[in-house]
Amino acid sequence: MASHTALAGGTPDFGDFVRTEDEELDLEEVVEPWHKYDLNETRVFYPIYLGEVLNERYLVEHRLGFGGGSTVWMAHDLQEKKDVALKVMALGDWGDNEKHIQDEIIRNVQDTSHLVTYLATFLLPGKKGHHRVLVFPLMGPCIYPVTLGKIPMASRMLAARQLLEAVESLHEAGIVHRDLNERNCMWGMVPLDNANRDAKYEALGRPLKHVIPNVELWKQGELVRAVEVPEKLRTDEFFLGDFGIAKKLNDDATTQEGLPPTKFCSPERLHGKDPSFACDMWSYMVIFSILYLRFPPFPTCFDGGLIGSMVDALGSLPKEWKDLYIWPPGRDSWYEEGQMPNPDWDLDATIKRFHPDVDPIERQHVNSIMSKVFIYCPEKRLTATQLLRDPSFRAIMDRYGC
Ligand SMILES: Nc1ncnc2c1ncn2[C@@H]1O[C@H](COP(=O)(O)OP(=O)(O)OP(=O)(O)O)[C@@H](O)[C@H]1O
Repeated sequence: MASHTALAGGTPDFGDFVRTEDEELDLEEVVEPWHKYDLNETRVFYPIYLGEVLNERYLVEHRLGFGGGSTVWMAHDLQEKKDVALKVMALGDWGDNEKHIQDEIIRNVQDTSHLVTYLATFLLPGKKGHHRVLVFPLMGPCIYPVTLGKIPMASRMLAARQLLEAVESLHEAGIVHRDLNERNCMWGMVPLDNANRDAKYEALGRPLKHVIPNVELWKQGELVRAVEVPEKLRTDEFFLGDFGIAKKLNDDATTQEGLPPTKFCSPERLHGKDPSFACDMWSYMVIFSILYLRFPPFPTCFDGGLIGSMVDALGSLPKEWKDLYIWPPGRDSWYEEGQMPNPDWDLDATIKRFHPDVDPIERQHVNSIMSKVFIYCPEKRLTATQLLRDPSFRAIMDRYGC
């Protein structure tokens, strides 16, 4: 059983408070904005502190991350004696879509082995209403392009295959994820359930924390720097989570609207079209490309931004999409018929740029995989099932032993 690690003097050890203004400023860069705890905000967060026991069962020991609608904490389940992730939703019915769609997934998706579905759920009474909490199995790191170089290509391609299988099983049940991005995909983690807190903090970094500043708190709460999962604790299993805006097609009960981060968003959604399985496939291929190249396939840093890079790589956008771009101003030139891909920036050149040493056969296969999904017309994109059976996809998986 996890022992209750204590500091000298008997105070339980739950990390360190910031000591200097510099430390405080550095912490503020990587945690959720403090105003998310202001009760006058929309989507108010629930204040939590390390050492708190939620629902008389979950001892909060560290921080895992946060998103637009939740904070996520590492906790020890005192009943089951294992570590879990607690996703504490913002105030209101914000979490209801995720619970509703997860119930749908648990009921109807045949293979959920690579989907992060909840183990339990409970409500925390807040100052102005309830906050839903979803209890998840504890996962490892998400995709961080800057650290991908430390992960062997075989593990990255295995992740790509597992993710595609997860997408296929969702699609077979009629569910579109709608938010496939690097933050919602996670590797597994070697369990630390039997380690004491000292050992956990040694492995994942000591929490650095600060009492939530500048707002009148109605209960104790802290801003805490998230864990850093070291490479030696990462496993090769790969999972898809965060179904906050997932939708069963033709089910009006799922109403939460939203787009994936722009870098992962399909061009048709950026032109106001409805979500579809094909949108997920575009986002999947952006993730596949990041796993393979370690860089996004369509850089956003050049003049013309993301869409400019797409046009460089794939040629002009369909002319019927002109004036439909949802983040104006767009450029008329993107829709001028007959523009061919720029040979310096097309998919082949991009693969060569990031993998100059790769042999031509591998390059051709990767180009073929990307070219069958990075197609403007959603109806022409390969489905998850088709891509899993595609000879080039299979060849790359075989090459890396996945
Ligand atoms: N089961 C888990 N195990 C470990 N870490 C997790 C787990 N679930 C979520 N996280 C971490 O918490 C972060 C935020 O989680 P999540 O994306 O589900 O929140 P969100 O509020 O839905 O975010 P967004 O607004 O970006 O959609 C993730 O990026 C990940 O780092």
